[in-house]
Amino acid sequence: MIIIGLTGGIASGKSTVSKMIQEQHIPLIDADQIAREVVEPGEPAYDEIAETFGSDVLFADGTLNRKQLGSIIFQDESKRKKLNSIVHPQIRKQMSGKIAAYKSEGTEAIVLDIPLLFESKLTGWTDKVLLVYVTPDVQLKRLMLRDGSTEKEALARIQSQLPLEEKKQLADAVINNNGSVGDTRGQLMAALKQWGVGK
Ligand SMILES: CC(C)(COP(=O)(O)OP(=O)(O)OC[C@H]1O[C@@H](n2cnc3c(N)ncnc32)[C@H](O)[C@@H]1O)[C@@H](O)C(=O)NCCC(=O)NCCS
Ligand SMILES: Nc1ncnc2c1ncn2[C@@H]1O[C@H](COP(=O)(O)OP(=O)(O)OP(=O)(O)O)[C@@H](O)[C@H]1O
Repeated sequence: MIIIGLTGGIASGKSTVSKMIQEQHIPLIDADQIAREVVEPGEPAYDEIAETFGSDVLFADGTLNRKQLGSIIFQDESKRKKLNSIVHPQIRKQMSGKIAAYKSEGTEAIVLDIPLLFESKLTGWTDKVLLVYVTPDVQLKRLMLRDGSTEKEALARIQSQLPLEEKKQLADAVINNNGSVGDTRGQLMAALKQWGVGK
């Protein structure tokens, strides 16, 4: 089984590319989605977050106030590291279980969509790394537009990750997503073809 790591920076276009991959019927494991599941009430990471960050980050019904937790951790590196140390082991556990299941089913290729693939040193899990790249100005503009955030908030999020320029040097293939969605689709198909994945 070939395992492709799909990564990028915040708002670089990973979700846009991951939709195209799923349209090709290639199985995809989404780390952001798992990250949401493991912090639901009743899950182990939830209790630890509630103990560490207190009721400020919870809604009255007990569910996690993601916006509030985000505003704390993207401004404070030590709090971000603390949250990562709670959530990331749970994400890895869920992901490795899903990878093993695909392997035992004899699946030919899967994609792991992991925003922090390089930061979390998970490239050892993958055979190839596909990076969705945009220039810093496009990244900032799209992030502010999508989230309705201020420039300060958006920059805090961008700066909590390894710069895309550095990630570009570490990837096996780069999709430049500065252009149109159609352009991006063409680059994706070329990368998959080069690795003998899909039709
Ligand atoms: C802080 C939280 C609650 C904010 O939630 P919110 O709904 O606003 O954002 P969402 O989860 O959709 O993440 C959006 C993007 O932010 C970036 N991001 C998220 N967490 C982090 C982090 N710890 N460090 C750097 N970038 C991050 C990623 O590019 C991600 O794609 C949430 O991001 C979270 O629980 N983060 C910790 C888990 C994690 O590291 N997830 C990302 C990688 S799997
Ligand atoms: N080629 C493109 N042209 C114009 N807008 C785009 C393009 N690609 C993505 N976008 C838009 O940019 C924003 C960010 O894209 P997307 O949500 O796919 O990024 P992401 O990398 O998955 O973000 P995150 O890390 O936050 O999950 C979205 O609003 C999306 O619609």
